Amino acid sequence: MTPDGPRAPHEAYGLREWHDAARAALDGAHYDYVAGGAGEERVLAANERSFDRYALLPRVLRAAGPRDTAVELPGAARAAPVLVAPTAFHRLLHPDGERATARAAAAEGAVLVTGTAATTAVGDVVAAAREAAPDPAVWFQLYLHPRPEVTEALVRRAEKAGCRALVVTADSPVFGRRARDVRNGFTDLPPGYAAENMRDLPGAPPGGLTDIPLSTAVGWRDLATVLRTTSLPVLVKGVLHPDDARLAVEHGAAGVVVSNHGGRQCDAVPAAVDCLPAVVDAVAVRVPVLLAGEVRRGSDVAVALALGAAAVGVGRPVLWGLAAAGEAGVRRVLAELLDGYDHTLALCGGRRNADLERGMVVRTAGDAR
Ligand SMILES: Cc1cc2nc3c(=O)[nH]c(=O)nc-3n(C[C@H](O)[C@H](O)[C@H](O)COP(=O)(O)O)c2cc1C
Ligand SMILES: CCCCC(=O)C(=O)O
Repeated sequence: MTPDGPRAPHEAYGLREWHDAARAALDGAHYDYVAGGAGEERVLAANERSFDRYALLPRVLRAAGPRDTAVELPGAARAAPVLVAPTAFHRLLHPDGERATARAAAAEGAVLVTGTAATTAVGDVVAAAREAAPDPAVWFQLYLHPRPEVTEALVRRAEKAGCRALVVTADSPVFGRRARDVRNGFTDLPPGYAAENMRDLPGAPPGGLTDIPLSTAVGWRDLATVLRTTSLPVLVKGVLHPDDARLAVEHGAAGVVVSNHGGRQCDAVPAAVDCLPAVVDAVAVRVPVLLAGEVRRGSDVAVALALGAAAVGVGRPVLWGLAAAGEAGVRRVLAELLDGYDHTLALCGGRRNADLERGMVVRTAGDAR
């Protein structure tokens, strides 16, 4: 079953059905690459259960009236509260790849975070977004390369393309060990696919999966170098420890993204949403804190925002929409999440995102609902 065509919100497919449709459409190894996690997938499982342990305590009779859910983010005024988190290799999922994702995100007013591991060059991604909206916000995710001139070349590429912010991913000094990929022999991209942004960099071969620059040698000093060489706002992604959130802000970061990389890196960390409140307490008065991790329904967006997130990123659901129905699928996935969030805000008596407060979130045993 491929969900397609316009549909009234009450008829909307749940995201689970997009996942099923994508699984049916995809090569098994590519499905596993997206769905899987590191190690024994303990963190993947913890992420999947995490929002079941939070419940909302709505406020009533607040006479809230019409809602406005737009958010102000670095380089993105009045953006949707749901972003497209950076995910690799969209052309593995659909021939239109990142172009389809870009058009869909722009049409829904959602920031698209494209990045180092895109199978479409960043200039083409931004051009596609501009086909769908006059002034789309595209951010560029990068891994810090041990050779600063390579990082700088990537930054220049993103700036030239018209990206509005950079997102430095900090949780990947080495690549996570993913059993499914080992079992499937998925160690590099199929012929004809490449990490297009890695082409023609100083001293680098055209990039496949194995040519993405991960390094244990990079540190805060390299982040500071990036900040010195660009006027774009720079967010740091993959922060779980509140002290790292503070360090990021002290070094000049314009925001932090709480994420455990979808359970694909260290298989012994907490669920991402469980790390959110401490990071919010550490830095949210100074910079926006975003959450990316297993947001699957509008009420998850509401819980994250009530816990202090400025916005949330979604990874896999966008890829399931892309695999099942290309640009239209991504649009529908984003629209369903945004509509579900708007509806939940109404049910909680809210008019603006800030009407959701931490006191409206309670922890539950997780099996009670
Ligand atoms: C297939 C796949 C590829 C990813 N690639 C990247 C990447 O290149 N850079 C990055 O910072 N995060 C990457 N991530 C992590 C996502 O940005 C996000 O943090 C994570 O998937 C959690 O969101 P989700 O639960 O909605 O998938 C990737 C995740 C997946 C599933
Ligand atoms: C270095 C490749 C980036 C892809 C990625 O981040 C992931 O598969 O989780």
